[in-house]
Amino acid sequence: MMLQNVSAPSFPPALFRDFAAAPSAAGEVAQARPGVGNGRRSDAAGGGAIVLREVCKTFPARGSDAAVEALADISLDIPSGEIYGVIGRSGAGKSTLIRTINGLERPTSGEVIVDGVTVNRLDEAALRAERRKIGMIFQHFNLLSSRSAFDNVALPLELAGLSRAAIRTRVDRLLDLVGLADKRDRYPVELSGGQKQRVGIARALATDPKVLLSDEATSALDPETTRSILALLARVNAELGVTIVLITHEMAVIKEICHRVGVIEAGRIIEEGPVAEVFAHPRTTTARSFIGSLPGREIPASLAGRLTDDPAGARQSVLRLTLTGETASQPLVTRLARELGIDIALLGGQIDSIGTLPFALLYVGVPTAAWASGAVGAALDAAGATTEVIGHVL
Ligand SMILES: Nc1ncnc2c1ncn2[C@@H]1O[C@H](COP(=O)(O)OP(=O)(O)OP(=O)(O)O)[C@@H](O)[C@H]1O
Repeated sequence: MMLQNVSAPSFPPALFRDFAAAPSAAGEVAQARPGVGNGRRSDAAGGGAIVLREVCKTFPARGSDAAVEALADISLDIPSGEIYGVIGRSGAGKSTLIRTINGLERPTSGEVIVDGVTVNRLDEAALRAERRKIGMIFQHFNLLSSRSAFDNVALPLELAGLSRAAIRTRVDRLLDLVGLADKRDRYPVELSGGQKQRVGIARALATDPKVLLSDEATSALDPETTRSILALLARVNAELGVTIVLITHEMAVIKEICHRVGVIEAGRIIEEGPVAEVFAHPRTTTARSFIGSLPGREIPASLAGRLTDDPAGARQSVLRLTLTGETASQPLVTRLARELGIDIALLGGQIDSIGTLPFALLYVGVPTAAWASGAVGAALDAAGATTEVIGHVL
């Protein structure tokens, strides 16, 4: 599936610029409720928008159920303006992690610092005020069915005590921003999943947050709607400067918009890095299996049943080549064939990009004798390809 280079067609670029330049609702909120928002600034916060230090969360035992260590010593440093993806299987701790960042869960130990404020040390009133700087969107949208699109987006501003006129101006701008100006009076039941999520995004942006948390926000959507919502989030990040943390169980989502990714398993971040780096050189079985689950990554079905581990008597050796950046754009296969005087069969794979970085994963067949001589491996190494032998064909 090619998920790159998707644009969200429903809002003009100028709108984002206007919106970014508009007076901040957070500023209006602070004025509307003097005294609220008294989160203590942490000197130890560091430069990141979101910093987690040795965060643990254990849910205590209940009845016959044992205690659950949902987060085990998580440290993260997510700089301002980044889109950071957390990928993990069901039960890995993703939701607990994201709920800990916005203070819905208090860590058992460790520190959670958002935009310089140590969230886990705030009392309830200060935490409520702090959450205005942290927007959140959900898999099932969490809209109020009795309120129109307009009134759903207006709700956080009503709670913050803004005037009706200020609310109207701001909500209209937000609905324009997410491409829903023509749906302002529609109720959730009258909206598609993608439209509901756009309302969710507008509502999350209402208080002008620095950080947006996305909890499987595209998991209930079809692939095309997913692409348009991710494109909207990418623009919110690029043009409004909002730091985004998203959790997902889909590597396609990570590949589409994230700058960095953390792989979570059993409450621990087991692997982390720039998305292109993790794609090119996954270090853990879990990361490899998430990447392998992307369309085009699997061993072609026509080969899978015929591969043997033993090169003796084999005619062809099957290699999986991972090529990134400039290497992916080189005429590597034809050059190799010419220089080594061998035939190379293209058996499957995918040519794609991660962000702006070209990325290719190719399955090729080379004569087993040439592979055994080491010449093919040396030439591929020299060209910057990552090479794995996945088997031989008789
Ligand atoms: N309130 C709670 N009380 C007790 N255990 C909990 C609670 N919330 C989560 N857990 C447990 O913590 C672990 C992590 O759960 P979490 O919901 O964070 O995982 P997840 O990665 O988001 O899973 P999914 O993708 O299925 O939503 C699980 O074992 C879960 O059962």
